[in-house]
Amino acid sequence: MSAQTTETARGAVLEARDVAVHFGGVKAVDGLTIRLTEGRIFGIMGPNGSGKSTLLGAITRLTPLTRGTLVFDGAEFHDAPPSQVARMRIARTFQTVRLLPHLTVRQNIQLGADARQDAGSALPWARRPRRTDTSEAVDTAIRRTGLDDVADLRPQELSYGTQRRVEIARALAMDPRLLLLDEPTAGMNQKERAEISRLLRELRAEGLTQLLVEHDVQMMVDTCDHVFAMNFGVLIAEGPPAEVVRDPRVQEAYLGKKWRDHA
Ligand SMILES: Nc1ncnc2c1ncn2[C@@H]1O[C@H](COP(=O)(O)OP(=O)(O)OP(=O)(O)O)[C@@H](O)[C@H]1O
Repeated sequence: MSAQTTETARGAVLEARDVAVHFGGVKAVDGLTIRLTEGRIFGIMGPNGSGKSTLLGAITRLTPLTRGTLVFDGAEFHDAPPSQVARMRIARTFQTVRLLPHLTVRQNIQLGADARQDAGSALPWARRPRRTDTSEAVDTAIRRTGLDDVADLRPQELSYGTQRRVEIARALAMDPRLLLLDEPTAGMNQKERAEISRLLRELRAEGLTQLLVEHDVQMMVDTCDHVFAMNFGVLIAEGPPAEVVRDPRVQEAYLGKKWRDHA
């Protein structure tokens, strides 16, 4: 990996410059430039297939870039392996629940803390360093997400909304510098969505930078400081959410008449 520092990245936690991810002829992301500054909540909105999840995959290095530059804390990392991303403390939740059913809530969250430790060795074949005690990080993540009462239950004993909170707790157990959330409120009712929005805003107050992929426009407006709107892999608008949802290009691409009338 190149550890070149760049002047233009100063003040940004993450920059993606002219990032493209093509799958054969499908240009899932096609020349996207975004800048995430410290301690703010950024949103990505866009219709199905516009490239939102692919962008998160590119940032976590699970999906190879076709071209472009990724910079985290001033260091380029677009050539780094995914294990390096965990070491940089970039954590992610997925679009669908990915909890291990035979483990308790606490054990699932423990996996997040372990992921960071496992990333500690630059040589995967080398003997692992002795583990430090991560129980405090796990306890903090459980408390932070209000899961104390269900910590010893298994995922199938929980509501869907609570399972999604466990996923956020697992990501928090990594003690992230940047948290990527892929539709964390999908399938939730209004009350559960409001709870997640409140949690994300509390995490922001503690300084955590977040990038949230979300279809729920109200959730975006209530939660995000700055929103990027994508369509066909390119950025069509960005700015404060209340402005972006009124942008004619965004309304045309994504929101439809209903929101236009509402707005
Ligand atoms: N591994 C892959 N191989 C081929 N095409 C892919 C792959 N992953 C994504 N795509 C395509 O890339 C485009 C962008 O998909 P992506 O999942 O990033 O969109 P999205 O905005 O996250 O959509 P959604 O809101 O439905 O989750 C789509 O056309 C999709 O079919």
